[in-house]
Formats: sequence, structure tokens, C-alpha cells
Amino acid sequence: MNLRLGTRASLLATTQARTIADELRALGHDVEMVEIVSEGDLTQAAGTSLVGSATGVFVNALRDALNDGRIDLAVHSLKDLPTAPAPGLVIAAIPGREDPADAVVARDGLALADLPLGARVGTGSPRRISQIVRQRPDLVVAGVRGNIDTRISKVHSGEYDAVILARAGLSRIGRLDQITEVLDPLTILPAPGQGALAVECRADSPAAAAIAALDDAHTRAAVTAERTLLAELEGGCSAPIGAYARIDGDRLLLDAIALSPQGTYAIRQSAEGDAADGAALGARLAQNMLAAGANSLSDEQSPQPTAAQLNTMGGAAAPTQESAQA
Ligand SMILES: NCc1[nH]cc(CCC(=O)O)c1CC(=O)O
Repeated sequence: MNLRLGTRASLLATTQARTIADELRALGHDVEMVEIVSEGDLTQAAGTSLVGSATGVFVNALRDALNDGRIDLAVHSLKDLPTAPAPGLVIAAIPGREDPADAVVARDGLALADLPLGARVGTGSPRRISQIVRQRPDLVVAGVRGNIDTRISKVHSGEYDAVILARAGLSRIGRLDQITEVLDPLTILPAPGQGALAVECRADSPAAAAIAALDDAHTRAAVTAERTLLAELEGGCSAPIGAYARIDGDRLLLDAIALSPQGTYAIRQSAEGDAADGAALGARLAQNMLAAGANSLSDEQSPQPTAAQLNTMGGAAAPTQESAQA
């Protein structure tokens, strides 16, 4: 089958797209790569930045190309896809995912815990900020723009003592040697879907069946749990969310955290369910977290916390309370 695969021009995007193209070629398909240039790429190249979500602009440029019939499939980082389904499009494959952990790239080979008091850490992700400041309130966290290599270069130039990046992205572009610490995904919970790719096509496209051969059932179950949890929590709160699901035999284990922006308060819970139904597990854990107060997390203590909130809030909470089974 002839397949036109759309990709952004960035190193990470083209590397990810090439991986998928190679796998489809191995199945006997002819794959042509089509570069899709978006407003986001143009402004990034000009050294300026977009107001609002740049990732949204990149995703939409690829989706427009799918809807217009300029391409037959698009490869996305799953964590950059909004949880709402795109009308007329389907995620035809979620291939096996990389290690979803976050990673530290720091000067002098340092781990997060070894950074000196008041060190400068670059990340703009509310999820990373809240979890890292919760562990190290002394760190000065500042947003950092640009692609992965640009971010790493800001450590080498001394602008930052460390930056936090997804291990998967560093792996894909061959920068694992830059990592000075991989953060345990049960300590710093990853973004829902981190490390996974999503291959999207038109719902009525004959390409869907061809692409489906790349799907990995275990990864799909895990990221479905993570993204369903995110979707349910997004409806009820604007707190940063981390989630990490993994398969254990025929069971699916899910850990999730919602935090106040500076990490003063957090609700962390875990649950397990049938590996065949990630959506049910994600929805159930989200409801439990909302019941525990995930919808009212702020760095100022809430006026009248419920008993359930008191049980799961605060930096001094014992790990056993934080990881109460749901
Ligand atoms: N939002 C940017 C983005 N989207 C996907 C990745 C890396 C690959 C992945 O997480 O799957 C990154 C960079 C990062 O977070 O370090």
C-alpha cells in the first residue's frame, strides 16, 4: 500500500516518523515522508514563541493535512495529543512505548538531590515543576524554550544547572549520554502517555488496517488508563497531573498524582484493574482522586479540608497515606 506519512521537521518528530515508516516498510508498504510546516515551526525558527499551546498548533497542522487528504497518516507523541477525540480521525496504532520516565540533564554529572541549594532548573511543565519543587523547595525553576538540543545546550552554557526532559525523547534522538539521572517514574510521575507514539489516520481510511499492525496491546491499555484518568480529572480540576500505568500479568497497575502548582499539596493514589479495560481503571482512579479533593488543590490551604483531604494532603504525609490503594 502507498502511504504518505506526515511529520513535523524537528529532529524528534522526523526520527519518530522514520521509525514508524521503517516498520511499515518492513510490512511491505511504500511510505513517502511529507514534511508539514506549521505556524509553530515558523515562529520557533524565528526565535519567537506562540501565545498559548505550541503543541496544539503542531498537532492541528498534522490533523489539517490528514483531513485535507495531503497525507494518509501522522505520527504524534501521544502526550502532546489532547484527550478529546478528533472527529473523523482515529489513533490506528499505539506502538510499544519507551521507558516513560523523566530524566535530568545536569552539569557535572549531578543527580537532582545533589544539586546545590538554590540551583537553577529549567522546565516549563507544571507537572514537573510541582513534583520537583515538592522534593526540593529550594530549587529555582524557570521555563525553558526550544527543542531538546537547545534545552541541553542551556546546561552546557551554564544558563541552567539542570533541565528535565523525557527520557524517551532523549533516547530517540540519541542523547541518552547526556542524562545524569533517570527519575523513578513512581517518584516523579510522568505525563499521561509519555514515551508512547500515536499513529493517526482518517477513520474511513484503508490505511487504518495497515497501521493497526503496529499497535501494542499492553501499551494501549496502559496509556488508555493514563489518558482516561487525565480526561476525567481535567473536567474537574486544573491541577498538574502525573500518571504511570504498567502491565503486571493480566492486571493493570495505575499510580497517579494531582498537585497544587508549587507542590505544597498533593493527592496521590493507586489502583489496579483488568488489563483488558484501561479506561475503566483510569476513570475509577480519577473519581477516587476527585472525591479526595483533587478538584480543590491550591498552595494556600483550603479553608475546611475534608477528612479525606487531610489524609492525603501535605508534604509531611506518610508515604503509606499518599499511596492509599483505591
Ligand atoms: N512536549 C514536548 C515533548 N513531546 C514529546 C516529548 C518527548 C517524547 C515523549 O515524551 O514521548 C517531548 C519533549 C520532552 O518532554 O522532553
